[in-house]
Amino acid sequence: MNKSFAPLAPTSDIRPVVSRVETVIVDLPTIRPHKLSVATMNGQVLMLVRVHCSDGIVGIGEGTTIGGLAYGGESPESMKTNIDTWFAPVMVGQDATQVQALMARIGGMVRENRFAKSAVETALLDAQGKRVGLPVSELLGGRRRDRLPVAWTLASGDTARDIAEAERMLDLRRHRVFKLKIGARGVRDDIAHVAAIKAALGDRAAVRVDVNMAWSEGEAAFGMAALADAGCELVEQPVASTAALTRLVRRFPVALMADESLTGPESAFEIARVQGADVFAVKLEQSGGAFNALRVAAIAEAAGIGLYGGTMLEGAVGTAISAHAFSTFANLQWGTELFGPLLLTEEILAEPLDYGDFELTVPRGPGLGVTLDEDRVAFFARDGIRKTISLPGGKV
Ligand SMILES: O=C(O)C[C@H]1C=CC(=O)O1
Ligand SMILES: [Mn+2]
Repeated sequence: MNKSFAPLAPTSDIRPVVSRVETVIVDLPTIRPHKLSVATMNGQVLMLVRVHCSDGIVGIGEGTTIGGLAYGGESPESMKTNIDTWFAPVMVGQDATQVQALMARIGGMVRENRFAKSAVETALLDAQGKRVGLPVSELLGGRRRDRLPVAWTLASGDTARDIAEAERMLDLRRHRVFKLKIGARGVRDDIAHVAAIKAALGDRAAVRVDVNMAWSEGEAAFGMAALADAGCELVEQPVASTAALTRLVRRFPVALMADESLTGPESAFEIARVQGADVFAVKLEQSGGAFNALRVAAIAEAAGIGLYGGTMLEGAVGTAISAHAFSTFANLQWGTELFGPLLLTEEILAEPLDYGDFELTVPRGPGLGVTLDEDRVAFFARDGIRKTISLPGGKV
């Protein structure tokens, strides 16, 4: 028999299994207060998960929220408790190489908890990528781009400070698309704030707003018309309900983007069915992980809805998995806002993510392509070294 047709002998019948799941909460300060209509953030809390496998490979994942429970039903602390108590027993002893099958098994035991699922799925994908020597983007179908445009959020709460910050970002060639957080003040004050920033930046930058559901439908109708006049190109989630979004969309010469209304493929399908948005802000955690984010993107593409790569203000690990997923989208018409690590004062990677020329480079190494700086993680862990050397008054 021709040797080349002989079946390959399996190198081993034993597949690696999940041997241990470990979680840690990490507290990191932000470079300035980040003011949203739902919360003001002075720091970010990361829930890091490590999935240890029997072949010695360890995958990392991250769960993050905005303002604790201000944005949704999960907090970093609830993710840690739920992963430790409910996810880990379902995962230990299971084949670590079949990520979708293991996520389906978890889904059979854990009904909700999209953010925690996203963190765990990230760690499994990171481990599998390291195992087979491929970036996660290739496990998700293959990247179509190596670099992603990155918007920056202006949310200091002060118009002059926001303009100065935008000018600095333009000078640094880090960002030229700015998302303004509005909705905490009256509509007219917000419009004046947006108009002043757009007037100062002119054609050098694009200006968009995120209302985080703060407006009534009447306020949104008034606000969207005025924002269009001010030169704003996109309004994100001005109102809470999909029904109201559907009544507002395409009435004004400004794009309407769904964010909070999008909680995975089912809601994506419903918004697409009623044509309730021009653009989807796809977020991995909101979607329940990278595979679900890809499903949301497929629904958008089929419905002619534009795509934007959103963030839950994740740190470096959550940002890396999002970058891998967004790099595979057929269309990414509105770019991304994957600036989360840049909002934090501290680096927790051995080598930082590469931002430059208005874009983020999708890591190329196996798995997520990032390595934690374990000493810094230990230092900033909630019960970590920093606590033991705190000076009176809480200052390090
Ligand atoms: O979009 C959100 O609602 C949350 C987040 C994303 C960027 C930012 O500044 O806040
Ligand atoms: Mn938003």
